[in-house]
Amino acid sequence: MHLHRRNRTLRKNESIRKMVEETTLRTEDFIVPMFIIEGHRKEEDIPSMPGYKRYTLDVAVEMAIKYRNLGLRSVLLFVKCKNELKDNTGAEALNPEGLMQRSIRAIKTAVPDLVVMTDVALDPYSTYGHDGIVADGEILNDPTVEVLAEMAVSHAEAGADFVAPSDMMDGRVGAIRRALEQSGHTRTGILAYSAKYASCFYGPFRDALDSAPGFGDKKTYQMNPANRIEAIKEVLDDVKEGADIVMVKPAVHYLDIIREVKNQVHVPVAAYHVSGEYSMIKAASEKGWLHYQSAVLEATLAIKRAGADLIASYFAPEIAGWLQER
Ligand SMILES: NCC(=O)CCC(=O)O
Ligand SMILES: [Mg+2]
Repeated sequence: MHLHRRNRTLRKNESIRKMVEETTLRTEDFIVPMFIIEGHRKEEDIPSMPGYKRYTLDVAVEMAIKYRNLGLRSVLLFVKCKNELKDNTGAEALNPEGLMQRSIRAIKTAVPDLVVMTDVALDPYSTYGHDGIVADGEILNDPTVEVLAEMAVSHAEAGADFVAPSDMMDGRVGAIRRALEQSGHTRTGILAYSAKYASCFYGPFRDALDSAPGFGDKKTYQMNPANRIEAIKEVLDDVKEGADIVMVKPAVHYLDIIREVKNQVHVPVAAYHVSGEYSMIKAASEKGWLHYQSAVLEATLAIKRAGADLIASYFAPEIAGWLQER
């Protein structure tokens, strides 16, 4: 054989493989989603998300300190709103003493250098489980955007570093940016869920927050999984409206979208490795069908290789632990 080069040379042993490795996971890449509930000193299992928990705020603060000590830099907060506080307009979302606002203050006080990001959407607060105000079975865009902008200001007021609108209403990034500017919150950033697909892989998350849509589905605002070009349109709109970071969601089933977005924008790209994607690996590993750590690392590496600068992941605390051991 007359080969110009033997490609296997670069795979010969672990040292050379490490030297030419193109993608590496860093603890700093991760955003840790946190589910916070009312009450004292409680942790609740989420049956469809084995190993992941909901915490009362006192415990969540301790977890946030643990995450920071593991080298993690950021958390993304979700709260479980009590049923009796839910309505159609998300009034509780604006309560300065609401669970989200108290959580932001408590975590920023305990761990000031942890970047606190907050979910901005109505679904956890909505009697209908939808991301917007409902009228005659429709999810209204413009009235919802007004509430989302107020919600973002309320989170900024409480000390959020980034607000993260996850609702997919049109024009909300621009409205939030304007509202933040007008209220003097010029240092609060926006992580926009720009290309969020109407995915079945959010199922376990909806169990976690009890936020499944009460009627219909979310296809009139979240994107059709069949579409790619539309994702670029959504992302470019959000960048123009002032998004500091854009996000693609889910992640592993949308690696092509992550890459395409990465090639199109000059802002950091995040991807959300969502609950269903987490639970698939958990379940298969529990059955002994996949090697847990290998599956987690390969899936996560794929998300980064596809182009994600940041990864929201339920695996983040475990991965941070493994990286620390290395
Ligand atoms: N806004 C958050 C979701 O819609 C779902 C996330 C997940 O499934 O992990
Ligand atoms: Mg949009």
